[in-house]
Amino acid sequence: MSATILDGKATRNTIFAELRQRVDALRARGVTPGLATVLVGDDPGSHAYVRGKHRDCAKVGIESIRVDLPATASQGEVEAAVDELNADPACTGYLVQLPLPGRLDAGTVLERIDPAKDADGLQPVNLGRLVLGEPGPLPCTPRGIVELLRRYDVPLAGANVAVVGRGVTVGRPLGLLLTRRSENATVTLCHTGTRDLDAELRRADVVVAAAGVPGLVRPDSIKPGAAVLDVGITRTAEGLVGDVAPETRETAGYLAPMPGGVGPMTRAMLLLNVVEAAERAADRA
Ligand SMILES: Nc1nc(=O)c2c([nH]1)NC[C@@H]1CN(c3ccc(C(=O)N[C@@H](CCC(=O)O)C(=O)O)cc3)C=[N+]21
Ligand SMILES: [Mg+2]
Repeated sequence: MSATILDGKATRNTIFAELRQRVDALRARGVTPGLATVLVGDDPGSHAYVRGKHRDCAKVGIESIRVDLPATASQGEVEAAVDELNADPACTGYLVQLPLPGRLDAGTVLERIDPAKDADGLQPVNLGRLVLGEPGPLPCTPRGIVELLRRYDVPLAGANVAVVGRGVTVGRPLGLLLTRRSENATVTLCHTGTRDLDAELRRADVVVAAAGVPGLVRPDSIKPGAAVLDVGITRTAEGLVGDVAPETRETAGYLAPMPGGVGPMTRAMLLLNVVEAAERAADRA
């Protein structure tokens, strides 16, 4: 038996079509959503991601603004770019591409983002809202994971979910999303200190691998029929590889592969956050 593929590209295309209609409706109300990106330095991977985000905006009718700063930019220059976007009415949502060059303090930059314009859901006020269960933008990768599982009717209520990785962009907020009453999953958040990772994975109905360790999840690591979502990305000489060994496809019931699974959903959720923020602003006006 081979796993049902959780096709993030096809699902992303469906979501883009839905978003295009919502953007048209906003424009009819006189509101034009606009996403800005702030990119510091010349990492080729980060440049490719940012280009992709602008292409996505064009597909759904969202205006986009690019702010590119040199690798030598100071903390003050990055913060000035944030202040400008906070004040710019053409920018209804934006993100600061991570990681920032190591000498810059990313936490201070993220804190400075107007929470109402936070397209990533990573501003501390919005992370606090997530903990409190209040409405706000949600972190894109966790939201994309939940949305992908929902659209394929993978059951979450009462399910055991093992999440590997406790990072602020994936593992930690994912634990919060999955334990909401609307999802009702039981989450085990695994990390480098977990004593017996395979024991945790074998108990799980759903495994989310976001550790950045190639081959971390193997066919004998999981319960047969489990849903496995590969969120790892490691750059190797052979290209990008995920955390899930390819043979796992034969044992899993569902597989979100890397590439083509969660990555495209992350990008779709970024635009969904922008559209929702513009709708909230239009409702307030
Ligand atoms: N402020 C900020 N927000 C982010 O959301 C953010 C970020 N910084 N920095 C980097 C990470 C990484 N990330 C990905 C998004 C899409 C794919 C994606 O679409 N991946 C393709 C394959 C990889 C590719 O084609 O390059 C796929 O899985 O099919 C991957 C990774 C967003 N991030
Ligand atoms: Mg991310």
